[in-house]
Amino acid sequence: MSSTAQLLDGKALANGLQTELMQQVQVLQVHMGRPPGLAVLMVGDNPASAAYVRNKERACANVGIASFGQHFPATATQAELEQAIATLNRDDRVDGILVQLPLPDHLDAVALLNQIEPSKDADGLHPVNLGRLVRGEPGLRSCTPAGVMRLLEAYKVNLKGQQAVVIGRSILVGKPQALMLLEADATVTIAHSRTPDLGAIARTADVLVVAVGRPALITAEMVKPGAIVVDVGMNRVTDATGKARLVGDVDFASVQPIAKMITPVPGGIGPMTVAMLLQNTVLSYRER
Ligand SMILES: Nc1nc2c(c(=O)[nH]1)N[C@@H](CN(C=O)c1ccc(C(=O)N[C@@H](CCC(=O)O)C(=O)O)cc1)CN2
Ligand SMILES: [Mg+2]
Repeated sequence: MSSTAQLLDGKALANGLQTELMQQVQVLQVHMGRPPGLAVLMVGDNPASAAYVRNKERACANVGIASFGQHFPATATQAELEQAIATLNRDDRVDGILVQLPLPDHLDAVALLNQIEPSKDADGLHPVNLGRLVRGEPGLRSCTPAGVMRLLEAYKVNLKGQQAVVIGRSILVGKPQALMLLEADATVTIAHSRTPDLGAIARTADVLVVAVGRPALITAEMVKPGAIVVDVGMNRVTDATGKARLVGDVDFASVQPIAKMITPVPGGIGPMTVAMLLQNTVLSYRER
């Protein structure tokens, strides 16, 4: 018997969500008298970050969200960024603010995230919004894990009573992801780079979410047959022919034949992250 996993098409779902948000914005701005606004703060010239920022600004334009982005040189100081955030916090045209990560080493990212007004925290990374998630209260949710939940919901994955394993413990993905799965009544295990016998833990998962940043970390023998596999990894590698390509943390070729559902990279969680950012911005706008 041979079968192959169904693809969880994040790109198609994200496109549909963008259309819905565009329609909402058209109606809402009649009453609001202005479009929603998002400010993306980018520091330095990391080419991947620059591409993600362009991608976000293009998505904003498609939906009718005004961009108030600022690009700082790699030498920008903490005080300059704090000043920019303080000004955006007070700017009534701006509903969402985010700091593109990673930042150059001399900057304190946590201090900057803490300074963003929680009601404008489009990335859902402020302690107030993370605290609301811990308490199960409504609030702005971190975009990547919210995108994972929205994608699973669209494919009618019932998480109640399921064994979920999250591999990765970052504040951007792993920790909020575990809390969101818990909120959906899954039984959740968090594993990470220091977990002994990662394979044994991963194999217990009905739903496996991998967010480590290591190509081919998860191979077929680490996956329970019939599992739902969500690959949050995004790694740029050079293949045998010398061509650069983007791969996740899951060895797609070996895992797809045994999984029930799997996200592709690209076209899975990446586009959902951007869709959730737009959704958070529109949510902040509605509540202003
Ligand atoms: N402040 C933040 N910084 C970072 C975040 C974040 O959510 N907030 N996440 C990542 C980068 N990121 C958004 O910022 C991001 C990365 C990739 C994609 C995406 O759509 N990827 C495409 C492929 C694109 C390509 O070919 O390079 C896909 O997966 O299909 C969206 C968002 C780290 N920093
Ligand atoms: Mg991680």
